[in-house]
Amino acid sequence: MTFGAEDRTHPLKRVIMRVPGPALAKADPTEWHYGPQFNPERAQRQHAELAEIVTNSGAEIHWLPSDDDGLADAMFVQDTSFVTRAGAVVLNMGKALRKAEPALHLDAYAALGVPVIGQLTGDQQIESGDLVWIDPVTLAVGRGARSNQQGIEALRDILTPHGIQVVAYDLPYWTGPSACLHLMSLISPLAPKMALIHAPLLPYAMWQELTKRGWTLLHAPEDEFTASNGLSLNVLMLTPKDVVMVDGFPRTRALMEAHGCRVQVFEGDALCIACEGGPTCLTRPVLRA
Ligand SMILES: NC(=O)NCCC[C@H](N)C(=O)O
Repeated sequence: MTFGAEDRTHPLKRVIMRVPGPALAKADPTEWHYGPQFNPERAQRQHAELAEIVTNSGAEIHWLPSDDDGLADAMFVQDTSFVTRAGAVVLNMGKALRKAEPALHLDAYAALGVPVIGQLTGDQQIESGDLVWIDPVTLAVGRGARSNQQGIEALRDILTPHGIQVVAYDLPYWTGPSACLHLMSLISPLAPKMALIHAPLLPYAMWQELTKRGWTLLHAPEDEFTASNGLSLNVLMLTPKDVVMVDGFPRTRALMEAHGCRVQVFEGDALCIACEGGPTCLTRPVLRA
């Protein structure tokens, strides 16, 4: 099977997803840091809406089993691994409640025939929501509550032999360690050199690097970012300038449309706003080609 999702010039062809299922239905919202809109039944329907958009785009979904395993956040498949042309890297979660998720991804890659070129363990922590491909051989990592220096060094050891450079940027404190702030909470690539950003929290050096490389950086409306708990900015690129976002943020949508994007929306209050993860977090690209 072909694999590798680091090159954003290509459309999404294969992706891993997991339905919310019984694990989310039984989750205690206080324990999981889910917000007042938390509603597992609505979340299940909203997830199906997103899956339909992904399928209609032509991408094939590989479903992780959604067992009664207590792993409510495992639907946020983006965070637990990532896939390069050399193979998959399986990560080690920063959030304690998510520690058992990597086993699900190891099983998926075995089933898909994707080799695993490295796995983080022990005190090495990286969540893939903290990873952004600047180009196919340059991977940015946000060092913060979920991803640490030991994890960054482990990623360098795994990726350097494959010609991939890892560049680390520090994330801000924002509202503290219990909230979910990933690097991808602050930037969503819409095309190889275009992204939607929340500039006030984006690492300055990253903004500077992208600007130097000639990226077009669209500043997402701040009131919609705040009202959505950051989810207005969480936009999945299906193909360059063909994107998916949570419904209800018309000025963020209009900004992307004004820059040539086709924007599809789905209802995500119970799934995304409540559980702190949007369409990028709910999908783990395996192949762009
Ligand atoms: N990449 C992402 O931003 N993922 C969202 C994960 C949300 C989940 N409730 C978490 O706290 O890990």
